[in-house]
Amino acid sequence: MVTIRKAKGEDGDVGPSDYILYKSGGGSLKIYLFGAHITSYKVNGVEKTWMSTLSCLDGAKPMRGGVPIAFPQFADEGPLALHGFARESIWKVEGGAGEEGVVFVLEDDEKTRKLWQHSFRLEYRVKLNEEGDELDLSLKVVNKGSSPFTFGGCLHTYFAMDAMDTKISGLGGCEFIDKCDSRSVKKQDDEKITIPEEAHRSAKDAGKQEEMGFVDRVYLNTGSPKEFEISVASSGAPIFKVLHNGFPDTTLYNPYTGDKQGPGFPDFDDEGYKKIICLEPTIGEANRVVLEGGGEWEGGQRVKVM
Ligand SMILES: O=P(O)(O)OC[C@H]1O[C@H](O)[C@H](O)[C@@H](O)[C@@H]1O
Repeated sequence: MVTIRKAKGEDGDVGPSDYILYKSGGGSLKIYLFGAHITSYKVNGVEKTWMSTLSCLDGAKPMRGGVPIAFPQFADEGPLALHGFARESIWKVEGGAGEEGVVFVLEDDEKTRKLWQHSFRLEYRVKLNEEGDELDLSLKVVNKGSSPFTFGGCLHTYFAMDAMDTKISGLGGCEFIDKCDSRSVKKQDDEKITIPEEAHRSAKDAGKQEEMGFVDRVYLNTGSPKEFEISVASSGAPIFKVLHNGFPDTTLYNPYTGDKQGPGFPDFDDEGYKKIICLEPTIGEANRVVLEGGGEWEGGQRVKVM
């Protein structure tokens, strides 16, 4: 295992901050201190996460793609900017990539206290296995104060694949909030689902043309630990095995043709929806965590590349 810290701009990099290159076996990661944001995960040279070529990279806005961290708010479920401030904050790095992986830390400061008046410490551990084909992400939230606080969030992983020929299993039987149909609560009957079919279903339910569908759903109480499989629909070949821990809910997100529907997605590549699925361990509105003073909460996502 090797980690190298590079300064902002080093080697011609155009990203928003210093960054860490982390290698183990055939795996390599690029992680910016801005947001503790993973922007690349390669296994044997093949990219497993997706970044929009139109992403803002100068730190003025969050980056589009990779693994953004939403904290202390999930999406627009609160008074803060979308997904909270963690993905736009500069984190610190503690230690190198030993057994524990690389640990990124974010603590409250004057800037965060103006937005959210609580004293906290986030520890985000990023770890590759020896072969480099398994990525383990773990987020610890510590309440450093003496009174309780409440938080939501997610790890907003953008997985790279042919999303139009992909099946996702593990969500059958769960209830979900359909954000593309006025947040109606529905039940997922099928065990294996595809993006086009689900986008069309949401559009139809919302009285829209099928091509205008989105998949933006928070599956409720999906359980912990919870395993998902992402596989090629046409051949059945597995692509990723994903394990969620600690997070109560799971978001499934693909803007489908919506990334071409106007000003909402200026930083999303045209037809980028064909290349991504976001499967996100989530703390949604109904399951927000109340953390007592001095308390700790931990949750994560483990991704095995098949
Ligand atoms: O556009 P962003 O702020 O990065 O958020 C991207 C998406 O994140 C989550 O998946 C939410 O469920 C969506 O409602 C949101 O659109």
